[in-house]
Amino acid sequence: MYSIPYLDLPPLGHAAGTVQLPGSKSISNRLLLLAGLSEGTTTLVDLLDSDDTRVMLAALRTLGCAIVQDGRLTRITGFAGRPQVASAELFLGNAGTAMRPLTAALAVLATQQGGAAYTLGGVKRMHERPIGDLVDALRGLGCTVDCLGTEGYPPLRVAGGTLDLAAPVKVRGDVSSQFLTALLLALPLAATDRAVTIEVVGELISKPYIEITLNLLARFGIAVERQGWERFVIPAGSRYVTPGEVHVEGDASSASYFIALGAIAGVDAPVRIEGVGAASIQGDIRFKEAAEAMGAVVHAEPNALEIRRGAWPLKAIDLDCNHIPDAAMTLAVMALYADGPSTLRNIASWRVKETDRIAAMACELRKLGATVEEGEDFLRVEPLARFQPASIHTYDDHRMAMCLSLAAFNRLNPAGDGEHAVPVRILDPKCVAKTFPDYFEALFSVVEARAADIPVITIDGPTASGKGTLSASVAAQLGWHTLDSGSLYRVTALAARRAGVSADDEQGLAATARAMQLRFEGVRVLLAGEDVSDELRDEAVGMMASRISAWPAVRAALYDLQCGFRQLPGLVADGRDMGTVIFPDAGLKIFLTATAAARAERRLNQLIAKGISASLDDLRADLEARDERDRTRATAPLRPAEDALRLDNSQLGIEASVQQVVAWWNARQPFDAR
Ligand SMILES: Nc1ncnc2c1ncn2[C@@H]1O[C@H](COP(=O)(O)OP(=O)(O)O)[C@@H](O)[C@H]1O
Ligand SMILES: Nc1ccn([C@H]2C[C@H](O)[C@@H](COP(=O)(O)OP(=O)(O)O)O2)c(=O)n1
Repeated sequence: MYSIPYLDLPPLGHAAGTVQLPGSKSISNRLLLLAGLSEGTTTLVDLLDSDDTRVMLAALRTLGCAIVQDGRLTRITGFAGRPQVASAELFLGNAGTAMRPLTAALAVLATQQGGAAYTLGGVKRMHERPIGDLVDALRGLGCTVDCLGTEGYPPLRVAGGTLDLAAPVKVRGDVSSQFLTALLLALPLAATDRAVTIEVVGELISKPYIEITLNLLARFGIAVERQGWERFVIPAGSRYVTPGEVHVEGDASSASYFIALGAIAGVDAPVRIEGVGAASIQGDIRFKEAAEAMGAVVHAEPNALEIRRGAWPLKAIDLDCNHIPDAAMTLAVMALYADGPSTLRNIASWRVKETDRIAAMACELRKLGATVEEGEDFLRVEPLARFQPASIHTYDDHRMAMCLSLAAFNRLNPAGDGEHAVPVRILDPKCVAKTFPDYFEALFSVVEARAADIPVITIDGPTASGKGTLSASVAAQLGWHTLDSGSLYRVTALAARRAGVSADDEQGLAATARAMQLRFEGVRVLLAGEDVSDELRDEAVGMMASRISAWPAVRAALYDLQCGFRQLPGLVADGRDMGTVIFPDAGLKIFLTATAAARAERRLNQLIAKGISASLDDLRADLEARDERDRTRATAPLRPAEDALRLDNSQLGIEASVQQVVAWWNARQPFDAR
């Protein structure tokens, strides 16, 4: 996950490959509650691990469920309708799928257990999301529910009351179908000796989510009788019975981004999505049809989808999106690549989701340059001929971040010239943690970009100037990869030493460099499967690296390997010739220096920290000799690139150096502060 303030997506190109989807949020949280209410142990396979499921798991633990997580399995031993605690304060983040059903379940349970009282709250936005219709329904049933802040909104307190089930329970269905889901999941608790009838008032929206609820209730032994979409009868004698093991299918809403990706960029080969397919019980799987209407070519298997680009530009659509409320957001961004204006209708529920999604989408699409018309319950988006670089606000809404990432395909823009392409900055990218923590990693694993579009910052300089430290911190702040090019010369030196190749044997050293079996795991370097990272830092290895790196054939042998580190979303490369030879087109080049005295002292401190003793004078003499050799060799000598910015950090701390480099980088980016 990218836990950084912003993630810049360079212009992206074609897509191909396979994505494994995380588990469905809707299914995961419903299953968790059902397992929690049941007697016995339920094993959930491939449960979604995200913010919203974590708050549900924490709440269930608080209420007395035993929960064991073991790789792909989550085992939950339910409290069988009797929470182990009579009072609790539950924090539910911004998870509507936890707040609504837990409120209903605990409100009903509190009527059955004298003295029980539970409060349920979340983040600020959760307290702005209406829940009044559910509260009204529960009060109508005889539950005591108090809104602790604004009437009709969380936080809530449920305590006591007397259930009266003689009349049907009425609930509005036109604001959020989650209210009905909440009652359906909770009222079997009350249907022990008599049937309970729920009546929906007003047109029920998002029906597919109700189907998921009914489907999962059936698996836990509750056969709800559905009469049209107006009446639901929970039979007398209902009792949750764990089905034992349940597999959580992939999230169909999350699939929408990769379906769109295939439609936009699956040019030569398809994008394959595993975990969800034609057999899905989730309504958002029907996003597939909307994408097909826009031109996607979809091949569906029971548990997988393959998508290719069909029509290009995409075909504009005019669609009632009531049946795919969440996935429909993805269509709004696809509309930028269409052959005419697209209209998404019947989407009023967007206004009460994680954010007001109609307003948010309109605002962010306009930043890209799009013409957008926003109505109370519709959005009309025109195709965009020339994208503008934009800093996209994500409103703590995972779907905003994931949808808008699709704007990075603007190089493929059918109305564009294939040359004009802009990056897209996604602010607060970690908001995807709500449902798809590794969304951006998954995206990068299936898309390509032109090498020249992948940003690089180079940091060259003499030994112990702090290149590695600076490079790692800058990369961490931007979410980029690092290349410690020195480690490649060091590992070559080590491999040569082990193979008995002399430091004077240019061709033998080059052959050694080409034959090395290397693997990089974060900052660890593995040579033929052996972790040699610590050995590489030996001063003797560094000295030999400096010697062998003077040979042109050695440098040539390592050239392609270094270029291969230029991968999405960006690279910070440190060494001696990163800016001059390997990445001459880097967007920012730093030449990092510090006085020999400062550098010798830093090296000494590094050695002391490792428990190695050394003399400051010897170290200084060594590093000056190494600098001299690196500076004066004929091939790729250590020198600043002409367009490098110099940074002397003799007196500048690490954090200040990092902020300086990031500020230089941002000053060169096209994003304005909107
Ligand atoms: N700006 C700085 N001020 C003080 N010490 C620093 C600074 N930058 C790096 N160091 C320290 O200097 C030592 C050498 O840094 P390193 O990144 O290994 O250098 P290089 O990669 O250039 O050889 C490390 O112990 C590091 O913590
Ligand atoms: N891009 C590079 C990186 C390192 N080298 C050579 C020259 C250096 O003395 C050795 C070791 O580099 P390294 O960056 O690991 O050394 P320091 O950490 O700065 O001491 O490799 C090079 O020639 N070109």
